[in-house]
Amino acid sequence: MSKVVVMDHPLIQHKIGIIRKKETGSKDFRQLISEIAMLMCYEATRDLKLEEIDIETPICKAVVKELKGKKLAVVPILRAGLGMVEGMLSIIPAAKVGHIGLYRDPETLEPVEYYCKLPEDIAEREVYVVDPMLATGGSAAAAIELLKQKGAKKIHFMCIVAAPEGIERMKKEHPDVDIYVGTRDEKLNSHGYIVPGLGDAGDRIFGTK
Ligand SMILES: O=P(O)(O)OC[C@H]1O[C@H](OP(=O)(O)OP(=O)(O)O)[C@H](O)[C@@H]1O
Ligand SMILES: O=c1cc[nH]c(=O)[nH]1
Ligand SMILES: [Mg+2]
Repeated sequence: MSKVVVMDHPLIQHKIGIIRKKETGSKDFRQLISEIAMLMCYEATRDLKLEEIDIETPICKAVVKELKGKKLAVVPILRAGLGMVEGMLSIIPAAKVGHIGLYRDPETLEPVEYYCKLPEDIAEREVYVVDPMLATGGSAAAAIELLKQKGAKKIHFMCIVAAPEGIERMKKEHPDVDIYVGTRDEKLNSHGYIVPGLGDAGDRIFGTK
């Protein structure tokens, strides 16, 4: 069964408070999304396995710990997920980056796929799928289904704002995927937007409408 981790770190909560404000402009919004992603990445990578290796410091021989085995990949769901990539890479710089392009049809709320480019060895990597918003869960569930079809085995999903509906859908459709959530909001409105949410994350990151 997947675990759902809701972040309680005060820095994350403070920064989410600022991006919710309608007067926060694209420049600050982008910067904050990146900072939140970095802080969430720190928490989401807590369970990575370590192994001991022998080294020599300038003083003597020593045993140190390094990350074991699996290499990492970050996979943003376009467009809004792109805003989280830089923050993730700032602390896991050796990760490769795949891209999955999905947009949500405004009428049906169903995800429409338009792009997919993944590292060749995605099956051997531990994958962090990132998207600031988990609303109905349709986009995240479809992206993870695609990754599984391409052979990915160990997948995590990270979002900044989640609706309860999206969390439930992910637990049901992908019970093997751990979910890291910046904040769990109240509900979806009749247009499928998260309440109170922060509006359309992609538009706010890129200054479109
Ligand atoms: O959980 P869901 O109901 O699928 O909604 C969430 C999706 O909607 C947004 O993308 P959007 O379709 O606005 O595309 P964009 O990132 O290009 O703006 C968001 O970034 C998620 O990908
Ligand atoms: O509230 C929402 C729901 C889906 N996508 C967004 O960007 N915001
Ligand atoms: Mg959008």
